[in-house]
Amino acid sequence: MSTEYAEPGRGGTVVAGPWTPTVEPADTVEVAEPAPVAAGEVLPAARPAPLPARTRIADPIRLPAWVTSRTVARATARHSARVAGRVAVRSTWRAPEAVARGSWRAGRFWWSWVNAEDLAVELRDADSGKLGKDVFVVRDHRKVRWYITGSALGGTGIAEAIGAVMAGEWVPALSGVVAISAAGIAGRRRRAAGAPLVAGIERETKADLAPAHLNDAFRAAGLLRGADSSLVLRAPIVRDRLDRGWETLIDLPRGGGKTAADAIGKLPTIAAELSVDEIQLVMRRVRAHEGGHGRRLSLWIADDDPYIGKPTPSLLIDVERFDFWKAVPFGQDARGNRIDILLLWQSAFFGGLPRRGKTFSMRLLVAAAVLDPWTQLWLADGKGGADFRAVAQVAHRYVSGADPDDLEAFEAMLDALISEMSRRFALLASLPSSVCPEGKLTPQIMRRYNLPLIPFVIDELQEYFEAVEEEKDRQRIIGKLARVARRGPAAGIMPVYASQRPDAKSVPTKLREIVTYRYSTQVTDKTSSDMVLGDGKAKAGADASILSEEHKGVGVLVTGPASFVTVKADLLDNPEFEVICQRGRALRLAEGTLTGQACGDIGAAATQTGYTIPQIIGDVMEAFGQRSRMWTEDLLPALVNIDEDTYGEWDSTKLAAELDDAGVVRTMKQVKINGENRAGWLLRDIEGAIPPEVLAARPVEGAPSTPPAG
Ligand SMILES: Nc1ncnc2c1ncn2[C@@H]1O[C@H](COP(=O)(O)OP(=O)(O)OP(=O)(O)O)[C@@H](O)[C@H]1O
Repeated sequence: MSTEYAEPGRGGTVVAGPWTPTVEPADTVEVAEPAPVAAGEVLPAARPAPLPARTRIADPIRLPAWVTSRTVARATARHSARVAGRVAVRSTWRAPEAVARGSWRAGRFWWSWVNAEDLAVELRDADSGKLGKDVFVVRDHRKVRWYITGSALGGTGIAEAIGAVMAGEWVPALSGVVAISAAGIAGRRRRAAGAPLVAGIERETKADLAPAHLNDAFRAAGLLRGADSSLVLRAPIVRDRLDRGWETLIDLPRGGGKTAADAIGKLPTIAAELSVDEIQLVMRRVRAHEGGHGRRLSLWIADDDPYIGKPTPSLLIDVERFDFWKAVPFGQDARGNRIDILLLWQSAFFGGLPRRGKTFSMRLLVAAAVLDPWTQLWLADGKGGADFRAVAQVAHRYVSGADPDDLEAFEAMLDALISEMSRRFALLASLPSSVCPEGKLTPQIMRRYNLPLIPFVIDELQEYFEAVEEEKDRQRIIGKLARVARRGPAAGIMPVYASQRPDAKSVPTKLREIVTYRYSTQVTDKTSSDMVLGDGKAKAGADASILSEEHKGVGVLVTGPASFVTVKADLLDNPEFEVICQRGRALRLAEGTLTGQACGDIGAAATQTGYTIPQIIGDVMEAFGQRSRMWTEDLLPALVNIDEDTYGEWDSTKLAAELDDAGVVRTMKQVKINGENRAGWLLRDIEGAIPPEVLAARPVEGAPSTPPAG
């Protein structure tokens, strides 16, 4: 790349260098060390990638990118082949035209020469326009030129004949080809200066990214004023470390009144002008501590969509035990940097359109919590689908569905959590400062006083908001959720909420603004994106509406007031999550930290003791929950809620027949609840069909092995 770039017909000049380091002193060799991480986009836990060594100023020779990069070489070859192909096809009709045009031009030239028109023009009297006595001079010249023409033709003819006889017939053939080619060249259409060889074949950005392209794109986006204002390159445009795109560092020109934030706001226009998708362009502001200022930007332009491709399997799949006090491996950004989320002292909100991977992404945090026996999971799944069913074997509290009963259980859970939060604050306040110096939970206090971390997870939150009929009830629930989000983290209670519908009703602003991490998978427009990520975020570049349907498991993660990153989350499917939950249960049993509803999980106890109990028995036990008796009219809808596909069509007769087949001996057909006798079932009859070893394997609720210290 030259030190000064100017291309005719494009206007403007990019002053390409000198490659001033973004950190003083000026004679340091490296450009921007550490690499330019931006405001606008900051990676929560990953280290920013350093600029490749090739961008160093002392680098004396820089080979063209197509020599060092296979991608660029391939794209250049592809482009050249397309151009050559088009030229070849076009030549079939353009070549004869050009030869005819060239012959006509040559003929006209010869005719004017042989008539000595050039001389005639020179000798003609300026006033009368007549040649006068000079006509004889002109005639003499014409005669001589005719002789020259004749001799040339004759000489050429003889030479061709001799050549044909002595060397072969290819001599006149070759002469003919040369003559035709010369006519073709003379008759070719003339291109305007700077026009491409073949119009319509655009050079891929992958093949070439010149300073002028950036200049044009920024000018089209209104960031450069006038033809002579231009960007200043602070690092050359080079291929990145992994040969996945181009990177550079630029300054907007002084005096233009435009800032790096303005440029980030124009990202879609710049991307379009560079002929790439918005998702392929990563622009970050370089902050002062990285050697930047308000006009400095780092740019990365990916060759292809960096978020499409095989998902990375979650690292949690192979982890035996996880420490939830540490950051959870979550996914990776466009450039392959790992992104981890430290949920401690934080809260999170997940939003986005259905089927884009919101639940799966959120479940990575849950899986990490499951693998730490010193976390106590409180979870509500508004849809009650299969995604979280496995969590029943480890969760302290688990509400599945949003029917009236579930809604009641959900609010009871919320109240219990708020009581627990208050209890924790009272306890922490009562501890001497030598034990609790910051008034916050520590791993030591957690174990000593039996205060496990509590991830409070709600998936499909909108289901609960829709299930409540009165607005005042909705507001009451929102108030409680906001209270947990505001105060919970300091007591080790970390709320993680998810909603499918990004509207004000499903994502109450009051709640969203308190939550620290916000993650959005694809949404329809910028307004919806802001609804999940926060007001003004789309304008600042954090825009989930630029994602497409193909971006499964990809979302924009806002980690603070001025920081965000687009992440492709790791994949953890349902069977893997099930295995993790089994592991989590075993860990809690070994540690004596299995508490709450998980203690009664009969399916998990059966797996543990090597039995397989019929599904209907497990599901009826789950439907019974803490009850000792149930009317059939309540039991049937509860079963439908657990698994609509299996129990949707069942009636009391079918239920009785299936339980009979599963070995249940019904000692009473009528059961009394609140003084009223109706057809129903007793828990002890159901338990009668379960092997005693399985029943014995159920841990006793609330019996931690580490008793609270006096
Ligand atoms: N990280 C990922 N990588 C690749 N594919 C994924 C990823 N996460 C999820 N998916 C795919 O996307 C599908 C939908 O995921 P998920 O159920 O989490 O969507 P959702 O947004 O929560 O939808 P809903 O709101 O309807 O529950 C999954 O079945 C899975 O196949």
